[in-house]
Amino acid sequence: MSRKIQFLVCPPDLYSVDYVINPWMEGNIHKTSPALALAQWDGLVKILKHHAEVEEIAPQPGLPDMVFTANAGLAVGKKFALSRFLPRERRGEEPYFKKWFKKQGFEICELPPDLPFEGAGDALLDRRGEVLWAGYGFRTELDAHPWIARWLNVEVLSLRLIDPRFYHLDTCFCPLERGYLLYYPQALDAYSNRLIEQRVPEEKRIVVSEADAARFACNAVNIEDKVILSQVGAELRARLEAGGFQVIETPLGEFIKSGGAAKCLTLRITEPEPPRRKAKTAVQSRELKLEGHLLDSGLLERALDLTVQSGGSFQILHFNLGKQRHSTSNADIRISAPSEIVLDRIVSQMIELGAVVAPQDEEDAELKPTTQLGVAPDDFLSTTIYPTEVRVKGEWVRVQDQRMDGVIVVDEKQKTARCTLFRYLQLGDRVVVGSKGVRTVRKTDSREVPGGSQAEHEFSFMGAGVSSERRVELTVDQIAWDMRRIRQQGGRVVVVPGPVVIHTGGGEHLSWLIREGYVHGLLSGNAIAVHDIEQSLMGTSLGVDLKMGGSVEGGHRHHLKAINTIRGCGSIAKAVEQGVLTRGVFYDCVKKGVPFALAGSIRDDGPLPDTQMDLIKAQEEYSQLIKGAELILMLSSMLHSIGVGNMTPAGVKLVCVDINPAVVTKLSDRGSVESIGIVTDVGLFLNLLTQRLQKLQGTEREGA
Ligand SMILES: NC(=[NH2+])NCCC[C@H](N)C(=O)O
Repeated sequence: MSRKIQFLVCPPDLYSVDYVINPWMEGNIHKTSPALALAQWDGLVKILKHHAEVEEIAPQPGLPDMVFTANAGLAVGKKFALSRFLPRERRGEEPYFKKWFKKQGFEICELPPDLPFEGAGDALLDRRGEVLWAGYGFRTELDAHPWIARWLNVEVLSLRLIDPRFYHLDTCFCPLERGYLLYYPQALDAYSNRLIEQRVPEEKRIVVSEADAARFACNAVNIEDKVILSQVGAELRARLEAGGFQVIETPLGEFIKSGGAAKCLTLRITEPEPPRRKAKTAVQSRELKLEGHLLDSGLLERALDLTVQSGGSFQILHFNLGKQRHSTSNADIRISAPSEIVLDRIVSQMIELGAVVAPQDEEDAELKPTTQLGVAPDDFLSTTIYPTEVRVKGEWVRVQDQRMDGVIVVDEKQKTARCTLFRYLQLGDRVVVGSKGVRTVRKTDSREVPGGSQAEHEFSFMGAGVSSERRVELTVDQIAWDMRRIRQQGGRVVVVPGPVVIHTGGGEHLSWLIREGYVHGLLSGNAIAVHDIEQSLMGTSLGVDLKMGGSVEGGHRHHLKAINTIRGCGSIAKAVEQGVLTRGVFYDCVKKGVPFALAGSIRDDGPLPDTQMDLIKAQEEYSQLIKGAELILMLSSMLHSIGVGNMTPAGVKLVCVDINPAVVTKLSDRGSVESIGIVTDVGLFLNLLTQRLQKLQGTEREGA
């Protein structure tokens, strides 16, 4: 033994599984055998005593988990960072451990209340003592990591645990001598795995299988070349031995029933001070303000969920609850993340939800120039559908041409900002990067449509979501009401129909909508136009007779013939002009002067002369036609609808109709109250919609 090594243990006299605070304890209440537990514990301690000194702390009644001394805290040099347990059941251990370490002459560091940290269970020094690997996600809060870094003067590397079975870092991660690391990667998130791979060379990483992880093979005590653990598979044993380690197995099944094994039962109390003393942590925090119907709209819950799901953690600094149903609440939230990149990702999602930074912390948006034509700087901020403002030289500037999946370019001289796509970026364009100096303008009162009578409420869009069968009719009423209003006010409705509209017999209803002035733009592809024209010319759609419902001999030829005919005329409009095309959806578009854009694809037959096969041009044509639209009807056309959704700013009502619920969910899931999904046959939908509009028109005439 080259240096004195000491461990603290606690005899299992009062050990038992009395409650459930981790998945291993489930079904094991009062199922441990005191005699066997004692024998197993003795076995472990005997081995330890061969290689190190062992100190004991007395067990205490009512604290059955005190045997797991790894969770007492973390000792480095003569400093002891005392644990603050997350589970209520273990908090009673804190004073006993505190007293013991004080008596041994340690300086005790205590975390602020409500900041959980579970000691060496979640904080493991690499065996050179240079960095401290710290876990979070279940028992220890990320915000505890910077405290530990400062107190103990170490560099802390934060790792996020994602599998509840491996709730403490020491259940899946064990740094070994000579830079080796024994670990189970699946218990940690992708970001953490990347960090490990950056810090530990591949030849030093000993990856453990799930089977070994479940035997607590990572929960090992490493003393020089000895690796002491409960149980290990033959393959892993061989790998450890190849790395120059001697594996010592000592069964600890009684303790695994409580979710702990060799490492958990010990606490190393002679960790030398780190050689290079520098406190360092990549953990970053920012304060945000959130206002609105935080509780009843579920906004706060969503904000906090997304923080945790993205690998961050939060603290609510202030919360003012609105007292009346109509009054809004506000909250100050501190968001922490293991790195600036993760923090930026979380903050930009929070901004999307409407969070803002406190006025005193406001900064200008960070801009970086484009250095390659059509390519944004690496850390560009990606845009959303929501109205956005960026701070330019101390002033908030509204972003023009809002759309999602773009970037924001700022002109600092003119103090203007606009959304654009990668392909339009010019050299030197100043692009917004990171999440500073950006805010989304969201209605704080968007719990429901404000004001108005109950009758109006019934006609309002009832929030994002997919309608149930029963609600289809009510929803169609709402849409009809809106379409009538938009027509009266001279607004624009754009329809994105798929070929199914024709197959399901919806063509005549769509035609009616066009003729009656309810449609102001039509966006689709080659197929629907061909089907519609085939039907107009020959009464079939893809060779199927819509009246009889059966396929016609040589029917597919009809499809090609329709294409050939229009090609012969030069375009759809010319076919109408020449009297070749005399009815149908596209005939009515031409007659009514309703503009349409057809985007081509690889599988198109023909195509029709009107179909735009240059997709960049097609996207531009689409975006021109949706300008100023108030309502967009997406009718069984997934790809074209997704394309439209990407370029549509918030505030435009989207109605997605499809027989396939997955498509509807995909399209209507824009996190905005303006989108609504309807799962139904699109032909039936159009039929119902025209009926409702006719009824409303009837009322109009009566009233006139
Ligand atoms: N360092 C450890 N992993 N300790 C295991 C602790 C087990 C204990 N039953 C708990 O859930 O807290």
